[in-house]
Amino acid sequence: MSDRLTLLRPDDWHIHLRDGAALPHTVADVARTFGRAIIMPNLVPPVRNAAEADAYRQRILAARPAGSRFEPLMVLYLTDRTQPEEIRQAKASGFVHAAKLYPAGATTNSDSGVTSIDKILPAIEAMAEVGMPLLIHGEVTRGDVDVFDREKIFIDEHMRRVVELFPTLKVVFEHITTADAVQFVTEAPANVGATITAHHLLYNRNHMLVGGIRPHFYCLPILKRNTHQVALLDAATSGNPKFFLGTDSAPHAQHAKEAACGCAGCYTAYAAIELYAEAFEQRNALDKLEGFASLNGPRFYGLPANTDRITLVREDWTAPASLPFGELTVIPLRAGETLRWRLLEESK
Ligand SMILES: NC(=O)N[C@@H](CC(=O)O)C(=O)O
Ligand SMILES: [Zn+2]
Ligand SMILES: [Zn+2]
Repeated sequence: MSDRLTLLRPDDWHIHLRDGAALPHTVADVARTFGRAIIMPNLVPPVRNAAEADAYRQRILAARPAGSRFEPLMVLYLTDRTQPEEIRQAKASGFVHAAKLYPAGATTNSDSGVTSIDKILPAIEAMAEVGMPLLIHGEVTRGDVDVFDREKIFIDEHMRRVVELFPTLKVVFEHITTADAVQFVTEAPANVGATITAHHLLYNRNHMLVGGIRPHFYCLPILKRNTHQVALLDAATSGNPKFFLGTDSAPHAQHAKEAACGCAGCYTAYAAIELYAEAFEQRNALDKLEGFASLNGPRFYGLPANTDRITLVREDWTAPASLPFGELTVIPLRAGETLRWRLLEESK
């Protein structure tokens, strides 16, 4: 097996860059590897329209390292009040590439999210008309539903209906975590795809809970049992173009994670493609990584693939114990541990 892996430059189809003093750090980390990224809009207040997306995009561009050509692909945050006209304006802007449905209360900064999908059917209809993908955090939020079942129940109660109501709408089931979601996406028509994170490929809930509770593994949707991890690995390495890379890299300051009530989110952007390579290597499927990381996402979004390349070498290195995060610190996933792949250089 070769110790060197060259790929067309990948893109990240789901990332949180945050804002303000965090941006120079998060943007440098994503731009190191990825040509483009779908930028999650769950700021406080959220990115609700083209004007807010434009302002956020300018802040991201200004935070790029010198010489970087990294391109942020902006996303609107759907609320109960999002109007079809705002969707059309966002599409016309050219820099808004999707809109995101957060069920209210499902995850970090989702307080302004959608309380009932029925309230935004006109906005979704406009998205189908203009060809704007709908990105969905697919978990129900009802208090009586077990946190490990929230994705499966979302499929039955909402996902099926949205896909049936809008047969031409592109739908991305974001950060899928269950065999149920893999099956749903596999059986759905070609306009339905899914992102899969590196941490859901590498870990299951035992890693988070056995031998002590590890807050840096806590994210939403929560890590599931190992049978689901296996189903996600099967999907990611299957070559099926519906499945593509989305890190859901979601930094929170150390104090907000290591707390009696810790925030959800894993920071992986500093070594994202390296972590995916490790997962694919475990499956002897490194030959499938380029499709998953560099080809399937652009194809789904109707964009050209990148044309330059990155090279990874199989070489152990130690992940940093912590990273700067504005004036604060973020503990990355795998902090202080050995990573098996290293990003080498661009080979044009
Ligand atoms: N994934 C997470 O656990 N957290 C994300 C929100 C999200 O993607 O659901 C965040 O913004 O922190
Ligand atoms: Zn989410
Ligand atoms: Zn996310």
